[in-house]
Amino acid sequence: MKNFESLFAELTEKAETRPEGSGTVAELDQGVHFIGKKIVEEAAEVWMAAEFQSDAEFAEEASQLIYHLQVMMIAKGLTPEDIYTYL
Ligand SMILES: N=c1c2ncn([C@@H]3O[C@H](COP(=O)(O)OP(=O)(O)OP(=O)(O)O)[C@@H](O)[C@H]3O)c2ncn1[C@@H]1O[C@H](COP(=O)(O)O)[C@@H](O)[C@H]1O
Repeated sequence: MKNFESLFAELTEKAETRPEGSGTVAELDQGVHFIGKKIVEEAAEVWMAAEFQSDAEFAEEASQLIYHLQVMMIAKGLTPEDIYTYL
C-alpha cells in the first residue's frame, strides 16, 4: 500500500523521467495556478464528502487532495521534510 513518502517518491520520479501519458507530468506542465485550482477543488470535495457522503468517499477525496498537494510541492521544489518542519 502506498503512503505519503512512497507516493511522493513516485511522483518525483515521474516529474524527472516524464513518461508518456502521466497525469502528473501534464498537471506540472499546467503550472502553479492550475495546480492551485485543483487543490481548492479537491479541498471542497473533501469537505462535502465529510459532511454528506460515506467514510470511504471521504477517504478517497482526501487521497486526491494529498495527491494534488504533492504535485504542488514538486512544482515548487519542496520536499516532505520542508513541510514536516512545521508539523
Ligand atoms: N493518486 C493519484 C491521484 N489522485 C487524484 N488524481 C488525479 O486527480 C483527478 C481527480 O479526480 P476527480 O474525479 O476528483 O476529478 P475530475 O474532475 O473528475 O477529473 P479531472 O477532469 O479534473 O481530471 C483524477 O482524475 C486524477 O487525474 C491522481 N492522479 C494520479 N495518482 C497516482 O499518482 C501516480 C502517478 O500517476 P501518473 O502521473 O498519472 O502516472 C499513480 O500512482 C496514480 O495512482
